[in-house]
Amino acid sequence: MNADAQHEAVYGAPSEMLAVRDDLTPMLSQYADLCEAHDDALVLFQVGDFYEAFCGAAEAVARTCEVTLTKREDSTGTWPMAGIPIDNAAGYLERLLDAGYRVALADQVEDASEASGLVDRAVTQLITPGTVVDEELLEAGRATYLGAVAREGDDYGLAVVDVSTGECLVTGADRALALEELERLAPAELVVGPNCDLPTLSFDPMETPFEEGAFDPETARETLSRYAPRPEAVVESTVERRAVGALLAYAEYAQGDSKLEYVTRVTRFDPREFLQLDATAIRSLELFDSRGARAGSTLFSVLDETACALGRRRLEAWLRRPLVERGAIEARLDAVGALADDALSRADLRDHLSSVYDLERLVARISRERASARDLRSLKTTLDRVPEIRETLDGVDSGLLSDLRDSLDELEGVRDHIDRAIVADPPQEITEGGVIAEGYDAELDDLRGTAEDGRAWVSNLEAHEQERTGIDSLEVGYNQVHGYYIEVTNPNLDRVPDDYVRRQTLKNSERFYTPELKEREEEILRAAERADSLEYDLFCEVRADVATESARIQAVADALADLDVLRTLADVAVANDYARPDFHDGETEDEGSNDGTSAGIEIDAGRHPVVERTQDEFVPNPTSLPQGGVALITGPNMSGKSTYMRQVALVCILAQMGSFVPANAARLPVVDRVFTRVGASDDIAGGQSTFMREMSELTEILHNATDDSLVLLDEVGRGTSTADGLAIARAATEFVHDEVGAMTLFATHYHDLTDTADECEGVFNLHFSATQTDGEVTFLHSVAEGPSSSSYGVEVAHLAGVPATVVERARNLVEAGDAGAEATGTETDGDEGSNTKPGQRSAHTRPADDTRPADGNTRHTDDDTQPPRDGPESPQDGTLAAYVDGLENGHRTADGDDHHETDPTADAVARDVADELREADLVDTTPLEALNLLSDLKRRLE
Ligand SMILES: Nc1ncnc2c1ncn2[C@@H]1O[C@H](COP(=O)(O)OP(=O)(O)OP(=O)(O)O)[C@@H](O)[C@H]1O
Repeated sequence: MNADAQHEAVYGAPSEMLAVRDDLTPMLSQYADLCEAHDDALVLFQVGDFYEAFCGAAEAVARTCEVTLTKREDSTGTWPMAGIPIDNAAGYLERLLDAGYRVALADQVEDASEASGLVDRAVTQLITPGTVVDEELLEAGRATYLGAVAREGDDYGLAVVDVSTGECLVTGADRALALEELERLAPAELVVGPNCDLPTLSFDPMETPFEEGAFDPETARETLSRYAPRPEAVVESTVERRAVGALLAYAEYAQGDSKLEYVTRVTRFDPREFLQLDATAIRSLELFDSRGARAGSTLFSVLDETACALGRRRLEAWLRRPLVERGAIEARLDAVGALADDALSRADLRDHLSSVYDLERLVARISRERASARDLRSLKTTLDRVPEIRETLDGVDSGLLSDLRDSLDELEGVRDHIDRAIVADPPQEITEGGVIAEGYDAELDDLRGTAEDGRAWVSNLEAHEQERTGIDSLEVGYNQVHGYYIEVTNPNLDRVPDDYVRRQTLKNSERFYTPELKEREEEILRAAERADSLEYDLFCEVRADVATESARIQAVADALADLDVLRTLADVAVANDYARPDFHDGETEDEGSNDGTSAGIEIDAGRHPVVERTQDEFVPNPTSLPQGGVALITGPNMSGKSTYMRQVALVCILAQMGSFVPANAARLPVVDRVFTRVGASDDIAGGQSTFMREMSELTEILHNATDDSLVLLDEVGRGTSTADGLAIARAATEFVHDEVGAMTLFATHYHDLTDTADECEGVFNLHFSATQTDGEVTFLHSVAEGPSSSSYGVEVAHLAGVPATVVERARNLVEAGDAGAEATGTETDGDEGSNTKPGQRSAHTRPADDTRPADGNTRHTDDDTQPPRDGPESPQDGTLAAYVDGLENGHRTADGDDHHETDPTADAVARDVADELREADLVDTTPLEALNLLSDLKRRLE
């Protein structure tokens, strides 16, 4: 392994130790050896009850874990040293991981009391973000993946394993798809094969350098054959084999070079078998993470009514990977429907599943020989619920549910074995006895009997000796150092019999033993010690026996996880009034259907599943998006455009994961991908400007969308000059419509874009509106046909708390702009809000072939096939020109009001501002520069 340059002073053997290598004490020499052998990690070296680090590593540990930096002195030098208590290591290890360190635990691997000379130590575990197995360092409801990527020409292999559960997945794809899949799986740590040339990823995995040899096709075959008898059967190409082979080789290395017995199945999948959701879509639809006012409210959080950790991880996997196979989707929907209709079974299931332990992680711990007796008991408790769960499912009518019920193996043998072998409430430690149940092993029972008899003899001894000696105050006791003793106070010493042997002198008394007591003591201790060690051996045998059933237990875990998710989806559907979606075959209208239903997306009274939970009153909206249709959505800021678009995507995603949907009804096609270009976010880490990022996301969509895709575009083109932005938006709309044929929702503030509906058959306008009373704007949040006529941007600025003078001034400017627009022949319609009322559930019943706005509110320019260019004729310049003229003629507005005389200084400032505006080269202005300029001008006007 190569040392990580970044951690040079911390990883590898300390140079100051190497300088005096031959003189080092045996222990430090052992430390230096282990550091050299594991120079890709910070070695924590067990010394008694502590993990110690020395020199540079000690400084890192002291700094990161906030522990004292001490020193160890010997004849060869003074070595900085820092340690963390082994019993309490988890929190410190977490800090080291968070700080980006890889940690190697060098444990004492022989009993210090039995060692002759130096205790043997070895690295037993590497702790890195992708290889952690300790419960305290893992998130219960989330898979933690270790990943590996391999490349052969244009083909990539990608494999991940969750070392805490044994789940192992492998896939192969071209670069774009492989990267998308990598983003979706987001492994915490990544082993990257030769020449993979990965770009900056949106998540931040630890990249681990590992022997290139592990990626060699033959070596990889050999590694994989330890997990699959026929390696060729689980992968479809060499590059996939190389990825999964190297992955497992590294995972073995991290577990102290041992096979991961609990990886019982390597599952190959094709990304195309799932609804493709790239990282951008997952992020912008806020499936798992959200920012802003609703931070923490995500689709996952709305759905997460799971009863156990197995279910929680499975729910996440289903949401990340909705299906595209209609049969499988319907099977899930049938199951959810059956449970939704059966409140009793649902409640019973919830009750049973909530006492289910994390079987996947339990099995992994059992296989890794890390499970305690309590873990085995937890396994038994979980298996106890299986017959009850099966019974609950007896009457429920769904193919999938009965399949799951049938795969719930009751594992009676395992259950009985644990029950017979392990006491009901075992201690946490497995080496100190009290673990194995009575009656399980005859030899153990004998030993325990001997020890018990001995103790009984001792407890009778006190009365016996009191009687024999006549000393009433005589006491029999025990302590760790001296063992059993007979204590006689000083005044009675003259009555002590001859067979008493002095053991210890105290201030007021003497302690004795008799030869018989000593004999009994040895017998008791021998029996107890032998019993403890026999118990440990027996426990390990039981654990190993259970481990041989890993695959069967994992199958039960799998079924329980699915059940918990189906039950959860049913609960959520009932609690939130979701409806079962209907799927159709897409492309054309269903044969025989004459009810005007199209082959696209039809949603009756759809809601946004997250926003509706945070909003007092959510206004449901209909959606009618034909196959290949492009809906241009206009409307004021804050009117609900983004929410509406996202809710359509979320309905499709929910439906394809097998969930009911937030709507009265939904008739849907199976979509192959959901693309989003939503919101402008800077990718500073990736070195891209807002606009660059926007354009690369757009490129991605235009290249990869198909006529089965759903595309959401939110304000495409906003990040550049108005003219360019509009041109790009228009060209993109035409391209999506003419070439791609994807179902598209496009929210825009470019009102001129709405003209596209006149040119392209499948393009139509929708709008959101608002009403204004006494200067106060009320958003209706209700979608209606046709384009919007007003943006209310100024009112939103007012709502947001922009100072009144600025708002007032902006209002005047807008009025001036409208006048200018009229002067240049740009028409605005006057129907705003005419067809909707607050709270109204507007019915959007557009026939599939009617792609034009029904109300005739089309806006016209002189040449509405061409996007306007910057120039005196364009509406934008018309607006600006009117404004500037107004200023120069002594008016602040273009409506003829003369406010000029009031403040000559203000006028001078305004003129300066106008000059600067006139000279500004908007085409070459970046959004940030524009913002700065605007803010400066505003400040001066104020
Ligand atoms: N259907 C609805 N019912 C009730 N409230 C809604 C609805 N849709 C949106 N809202 C509320 O309005 C807010 C603004 O919505 P949204 O962000 O979708 O507006 P927008 O038109 O996309 O705004 P902008 O153009 O500024 O991006 C939401 O955060 C939500 O609180």
